[in-house]
Amino acid sequence: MTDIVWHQHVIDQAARGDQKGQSPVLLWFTGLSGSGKSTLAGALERALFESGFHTYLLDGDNVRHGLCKDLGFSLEDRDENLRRVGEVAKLMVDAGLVVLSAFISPTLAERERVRALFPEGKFIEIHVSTPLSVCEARDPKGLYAKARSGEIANFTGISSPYEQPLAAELTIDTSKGDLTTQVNTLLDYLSAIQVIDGKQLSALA
Ligand SMILES: Nc1ncnc2c1ncn2[C@@H]1O[C@H](COP(=O)(O)OS(=O)(=O)O)[C@@H](OP(=O)(O)O)[C@H]1O
Ligand SMILES: Nc1ncnc2c1ncn2[C@@H]1O[C@H](COP(=O)(O)OP(=O)(O)O)[C@@H](O)[C@H]1O
Repeated sequence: MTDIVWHQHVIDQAARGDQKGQSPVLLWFTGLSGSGKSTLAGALERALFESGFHTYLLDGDNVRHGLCKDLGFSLEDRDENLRRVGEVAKLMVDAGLVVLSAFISPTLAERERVRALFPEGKFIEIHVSTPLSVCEARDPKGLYAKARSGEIANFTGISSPYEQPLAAELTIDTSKGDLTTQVNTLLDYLSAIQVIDGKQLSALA
């Protein structure tokens, strides 16, 4: 490892972002299974994409079909899952994209380790704080029922921990309000911190 020297590319992240009219960032959605991470991240990505921004959504269920298909749900495997995702997301941010990710990412340490890969302001943590009781009542994939009956082990919130974020940039409880309002809250935040130019969103409303 010590014989490997970092190669500085001619075109940097800022130039790639400028070309796309945006400031590249990672929007990290964290929360329980069924909290609404994929729905919120997907709706936000769609709004950004339709306004001409350059985005990519990394989703736990999908990444576990390929890049991380060798990993399960022990705490060690989740750590490795999120380490890989963090590194991939960093490359995508370097490519100038607004990257969205939707992973349970249950521990403070895992999330802080990904945050540490990025300069201040480039990692934005969005806590999807929908209560466990609501997630379990939704149970869209029937996984909570299986976890309660012992058919699935190490299930987050039931038989494996979820550590609440202590200082997320944004917190959204999807059991309150509607999806459009929640997406608008996210868009307003991204405009306020100048990730995007809010004027470009005017076509949406
Ligand atoms: N044991 C256990 N615990 C939690 N989740 C489980 C488990 N087994 C399967 N699933 C399904 O896997 C999805 C979570 O994968 P992630 O990669 O986001 O998890 S983690 O961040 O590595 O903890 C999660 O998807 P979401 O519901 O979209 O969160 C579940 O559908
Ligand atoms: N913003 C929302 N408002 C109301 N219900 C939602 C919202 N987002 C998701 N849901 C409901 O919660 C279920 C789980 O959402 P999903 O996005 O798959 O969660 P996660 O990716 O966190 O597992 C969806 O099937 C939907 O019924």
